[in-house]
Formats: sequence, structure tokens, C-alpha cells
Amino acid sequence: MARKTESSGPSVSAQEALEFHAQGRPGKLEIVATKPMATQRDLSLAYSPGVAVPVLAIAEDPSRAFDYTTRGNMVAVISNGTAILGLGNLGALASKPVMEGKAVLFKRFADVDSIDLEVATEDADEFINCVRFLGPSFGGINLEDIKAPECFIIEQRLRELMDIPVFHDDQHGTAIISAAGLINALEITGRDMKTTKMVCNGAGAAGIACIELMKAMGFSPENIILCDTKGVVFQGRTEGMNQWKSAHAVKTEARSLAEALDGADIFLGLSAKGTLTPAMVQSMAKDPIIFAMANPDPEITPEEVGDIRTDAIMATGRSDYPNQVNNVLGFPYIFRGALDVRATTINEEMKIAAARALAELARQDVPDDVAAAYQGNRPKFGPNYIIPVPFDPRLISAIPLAVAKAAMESGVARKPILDLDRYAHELSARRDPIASTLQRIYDRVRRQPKRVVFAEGEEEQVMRAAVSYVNQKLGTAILLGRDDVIKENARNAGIDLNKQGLEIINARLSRRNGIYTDYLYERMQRKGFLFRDCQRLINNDRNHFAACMVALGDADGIVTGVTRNYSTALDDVRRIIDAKPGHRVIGVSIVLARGRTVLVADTAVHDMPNAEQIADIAEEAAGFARRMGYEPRLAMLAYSTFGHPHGERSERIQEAVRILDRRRVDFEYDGEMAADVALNPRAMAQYPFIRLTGPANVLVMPAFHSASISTKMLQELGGSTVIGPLLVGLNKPVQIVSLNAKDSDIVNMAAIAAYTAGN
Ligand SMILES: NC(=O)C1=CN([C@@H]2O[C@H](COP(=O)(O)OP(=O)(O)OC[C@H]3O[C@@H](n4cnc5c(N)ncnc54)[C@H](OP(=O)(O)O)[C@@H]3O)[C@@H](O)[C@H]2O)C=CC1
Ligand SMILES: CC(=O)C(=O)O
Ligand SMILES: [Mg+2]
Repeated sequence: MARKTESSGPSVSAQEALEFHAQGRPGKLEIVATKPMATQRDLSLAYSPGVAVPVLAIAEDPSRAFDYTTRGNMVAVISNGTAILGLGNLGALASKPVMEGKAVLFKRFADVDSIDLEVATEDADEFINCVRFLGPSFGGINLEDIKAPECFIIEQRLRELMDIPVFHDDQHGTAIISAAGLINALEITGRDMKTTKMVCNGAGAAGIACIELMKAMGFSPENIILCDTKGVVFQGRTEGMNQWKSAHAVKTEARSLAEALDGADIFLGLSAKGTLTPAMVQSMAKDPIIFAMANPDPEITPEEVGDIRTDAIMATGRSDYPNQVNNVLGFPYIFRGALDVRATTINEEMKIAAARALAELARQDVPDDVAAAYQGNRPKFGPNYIIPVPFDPRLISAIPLAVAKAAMESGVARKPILDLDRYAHELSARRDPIASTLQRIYDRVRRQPKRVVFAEGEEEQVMRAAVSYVNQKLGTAILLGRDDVIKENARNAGIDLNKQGLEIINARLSRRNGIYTDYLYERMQRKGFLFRDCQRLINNDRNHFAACMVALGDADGIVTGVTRNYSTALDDVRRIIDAKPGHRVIGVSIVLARGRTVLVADTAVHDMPNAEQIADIAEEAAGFARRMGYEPRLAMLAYSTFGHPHGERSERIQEAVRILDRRRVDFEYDGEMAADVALNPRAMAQYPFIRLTGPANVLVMPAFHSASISTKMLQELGGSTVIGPLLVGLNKPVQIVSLNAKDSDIVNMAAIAAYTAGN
């Protein structure tokens, strides 16, 4: 087994950490208004007098608070700073950076709004009395870094007093994540929960909750030994005890951590830095499982373990080593699921469901966008990958779904979710704006599945995309390439191609080869191509073969591009596939930014279009917008707005607008105008004669360079997601991805090709 574990990423210096927190606006949070506050009217609505209306509605029916206020998506992170990470009792104020951190993680990972509240008291009753009255403000309470045993009393009491989930993250979040990691570590080492011997160092909030969940999941109580600063918690011990420790005291001769660990299978560290020594690790059973979870410094480092033995499965609470067992994998998603069903509590069923869903994710094949979260190293289920990383984009749909389901099944959901498939898609959309825009496309293709040729079938990311296409029930995926090479590459990459609906076609051996060659020759014989040139192209060039398949009805669409640059791939397919009669081939990019979707054209084909061509591009783009479900409001962009400043370059655009006028097109358009006028209602308001009824959702660029530069800048600087360019106007659906496309990009493009095949 493994493995000398090394840190997988750069750690940070103390100075970097301080600068990070101090730079710009100090701290890590700000409040952003979700409604406009620009005009007198806005103020009248947001505040007096308008605000009185929701006030009265909520007074009459408290559940309306979820409709009119932030409550339904707002969680408080509350601490008194008595157990800040593994740093000890440093007080409420010092805990604020951690609590702000938890609040931003809620937002970043699960789109839960969150605010930190630091309560300056160590007295449990005072703390309870402070928090218990905050219920109306929040959909949930996340207690954090409160030391044991007060944390048990505080949480228990608040759970009784409040009708929203109260969840002590260090207890249950940690328990859920370590349970998930352990389920997988046991599987890898071939152990049975019932007979596995565990030693947990740390009998505080995290330690007690972890072993309680482990027992609930099937570990035998007599096989778990708990230790604290005084050593083993044995039956009859009196020093440093409390009722929570007593509940887990066992009959044993062992008195020290070292004695307890002799022959043990698992070490669970929820104590303090450096408490596990190399000698103790040496004394553990074969293939030991070591979770050193103290933060920021673990009980022992992976390097230290690696120096002593190579058969250990090692995890820490840190992000710079493999196997990060940290409650960040849990709390954002657990609350997401709980909030979405307005759960009254987070119960055992919901916790176990979250642990199992998390464990299951690590066993699945890792797609490209997930591999990116692992710095491009595609992890495989095994000793160095027992649990997903916090940046794994699959977490947002898998964990809340499992939690919400469990809440409904266990009867604590106040607002059950009826359509769980839809909910899963909505969840992905919270993290990934592409998901919601593509949702409609995927749904349609699922209803009318299509045969799509993946022209570069020997490439790993293309095979993954094809598998995903089939798995998502979008239709048949055809991988073009040499059968033996595809199978060999798939084997090496651990991809299972044995799926119904996945076909491999070798162009050279295909029975259709001759027909395709004749077809190509027919089209190219007067353009300087000999028959044998065509034969060679069909035999050797997958874009030509794929294009013939689609042209002659053997497939519905093509996706290509990972091995050729865009224009070469386009030239290849254009030899075989023409523009739709009466149409012009253009590229359209979909830009998703801050909840807004804008189509930009032409991002692929015309270098410096003339007025006539710009008008054609506008018509093509507007038609595409409609097919995508948007009613176009199209702006013809320039550096000037309605003649100012005057310049020759804008005249082309003005002429294009006049051409559209003459063509009497049936969509909203206007120009020439600058991008801010097109997109910003206030800038637009300066031109009362403008013919757009709202901000533009289709932007026609004056030339390829401005289209390409602006979409790439938006993607890199503006935090926008850009899909495309999508090829529009061809007689048959062809989509060309970029050279560095990931499998998820390819499958999106395949779905778009399939979607347009039906249009
Ligand atoms: N990776 C993760 O996700 C998480 C990690 N943690 C880590 O777990 C640790 C404990 O946190 P939490 O349970 O909230 O804190 P608590 O203060 O509630 O409990 C701490 C426990 O650790 C024991 N302990 C402290 N020092 C030692 C030592 N040198 N040897 C043996 N036992 C020791 C204490 O013993 P005694 O009872 O005798 O005082 C106590 O039982 C922290 O390092 C924290 O960072 C916590 C939550 C999540
Ligand atoms: C991760 C965490 O919550 C802790 O160490 O306290
Ligand atoms: Mg904590």
C-alpha cells in the first residue's frame, strides 16, 4: 500500500495570512444589497412606507418571513472562542477570523448567506440566553469552536428552545466527515466496522461526537478507547471526567495513549498538535488508519508517518495534504439541504445520509472539472483519496440532496421538495451558472436523444465526455478512432467504455467509407481535389469522416476540437457541411455573469464584417437566442452611441441597423451603441428614443477582434462563465470546442449539438 505522503500544495506564511486578512476592506465579509437602492422609489419600497406591507404580512403569517426576508437562506455562525480550532480558549474576539471564514465558506460552497456572531461569555446559561432569542433572524444556527463540556449543554438546550436547526459543527460536522473518510478507509483496508479497534485522542466536542456517530453506524463500543489529557478514559476513572466522557469509558488495562494504541487499527486525533508519536504509530496494526485532525497542526504530520511506515492511510484536517478530513466538507451542504426543506432540526438520519453521500462520491470516477480541483491530478479511489476535496463541484448537488431527502423521510421537513431531480439541478446551478442555462437543453435532449459523433475518440477527455453523454441519457455517443487505441487508452485512464449506447467506429474499416469518399469527391472535384485526396481525408481525418456521417444521416451531430485549432476544424467540416439555406455561419458565445446571461456574436467566423454581414449576424444571433429560449433584445455595439463620437468605424454599424430596418426583422434591435448603454438601464435612460425595452441580452460586436477580446476578458477578469463560441447557421449541428476543453465542456457542446439537431 502507500505511501510516503507529501504536502500537495504550498503552505502559507504568517505574514501572508495577516496581509490576506488586512488587505482592502479588513476581514473577509461585506453585505451586498440584493435590491436597488438608487431612487426615491426604491427607498420608499425598501424602507418606509413600503416596508410596512411585508411587516404586516409576516405578523399575520410568520412563514411569510421566508418569502420577504433573508431568513430562509441565512445562517448565523456563533462562537464564544473557548476552543478555537486546536488553539484553545482565546476568547470571543480572537475567534472572529475563524467565524468570518466559516461564513464565507457557507457562501462560497453552498450559496448560504451567513454572518458571524461572537458572544463574549464562557457561561453556558448566558450564552444560551443570548442566542435563544435570535431565532427570527436566521434559518439555522451553526455553533462553532465552543469547548466541551459546555458545548453539549449549550447545543442541547438551544435545540430544545429554537425551532430552527442548531448544529454544533465541531461535533457533528466533524463526525460526519470523519465517518465518511472511515467508511472508505475501512473498505480499502478490507476491515469490518464491528471488529475494528479505534483509539480516539480528544474527548471534547469533536471526539465525543465522532465516536457517538461511529457507534451509531456499527462500531462496537468495546472496541473504541477514548483518551484525553489524562490518558485513557477507563471505567472507574475519576480525574478530569464528566458525564459525556463517562458514557464512553471502557474496561481496559490500558492507561496511556501509547498503551491504547498498541495493535489498534485506527487513530482518530481530535486533540492537539504532536500528541501522536512515531513510536505509537509503529505499534499500530498492519495498514493503520491515522486521522490526525487537530487544526492547524495535526497530531502527527504525514511526513512523519511516511518516515516510519508505508502502509498507513493518512488524513489530516489541512488542505495542503491529501485526504483533508475537515468539517468544511459538511456544514455548507448540510445546512443547504436543511434550509431548502425548512427543516426544524438536523437529526441523526440527515447526518448519516450526508456521511454516506460523501463516502460514495470518493468512489466515483472523477470528471475533468473535478480533476481541476485536484490541481489536474485525477485522483483514484484509494489510500490517498478516501474523501473528496472541498472544491469538488459535485458536493453541492450530492450532499444537500441526501440531507434534504433524509429530512423529508424522517419527518422534520416543513417544506418538502416534490421534484428531487429538479432540486439536484437547482443545486448545481447555485455553484455553476452554466448548469441552469444548460438545464433546458439537457432536458430536451433527454426527451429526444440524439446520436452524436465524438470525432477525436482516442483522447481521454473525449472518452470521458462520451461516457458522460451516455450516462446522462442524452443518446448514443460514437467515438471515432482506432478500436485498439481507444480501448487501450480507456484502460489506462480507468474509463469503462462497456456501455449500452456507446459505439466505436474506425473510419478506415467502416463499411460507409466508400460512400463518404464519393460524397466528398462530388463536392470537392472542382475545387482542386483528386479522388485519392478525398479518400485519404476520409480514411485519415476524423473531422471529414464525422462530417460525412452527419451529412449523410448516420449521426445527428458532431463535437470536435481538442486536437485541432478552431479554424482548421471549421475548415474541415465546411468542406462537407454548408450553411443552412438562407443562413450565415457565425459563432455565438454565451456569457453568464452575476445571474445574467448575454449572447455575444460573432465570436468565431467573420473577421471584419461589412454592414450587410453584420445585419446577417444579428439575424442569426437573434434566431439562436430564440431557440435557446430568450426573447432577443439585440444591441449593435460600437465605441460610439447614436452618432457620438462621430467616426468612420461606427458608420458600418449604423448602416447595418438601417439594413435590419429595411428587412423588417421581427425582433428588438438598436444601435449603434456602446456596451454600457446596451447593458446598463441608467445609461440607456439617457436615450429615451432607444428601441430596446430593457437591457440587451444579445450583443452584436463590430468585428471578431472586439468579440474575442471582450469575451475572453470577461471570462478571465470578470468572473464570468463563457460557453462557446457555438457554431450557428450550419446545415447540420457541429460544435467545436477549444484545444484545452475539459470533458464537461465537451459534453456540454455535444448536448448543444444534439439540441440544435432537433431545431
Ligand atoms: N478536522 C476537523 O474538521 C476538526 C478538527 N477539530 C480539532 O479537534 C481538536 C479538538 O477540538 P474540540 O473538540 O472542538 O475541542 P474541545 O476543547 O472541546 O476538546 C479538546 C479535547 O482534546 C483533549 N486534549 C487537548 N490536548 C490534549 C493532549 N495534549 N493530549 C490528549 N488530549 C488532549 C482535551 O482533553 P481534556 O478533556 O482532558 O481537556 C479535550 O478532551 C482541535 O485541534 C480542533 O482543531 C475540531 C473540529 C473539526
Ligand atoms: C475545522 C474546525 O472546525 C476546527 O478545527 O475547529
Ligand atoms: Mg471548529
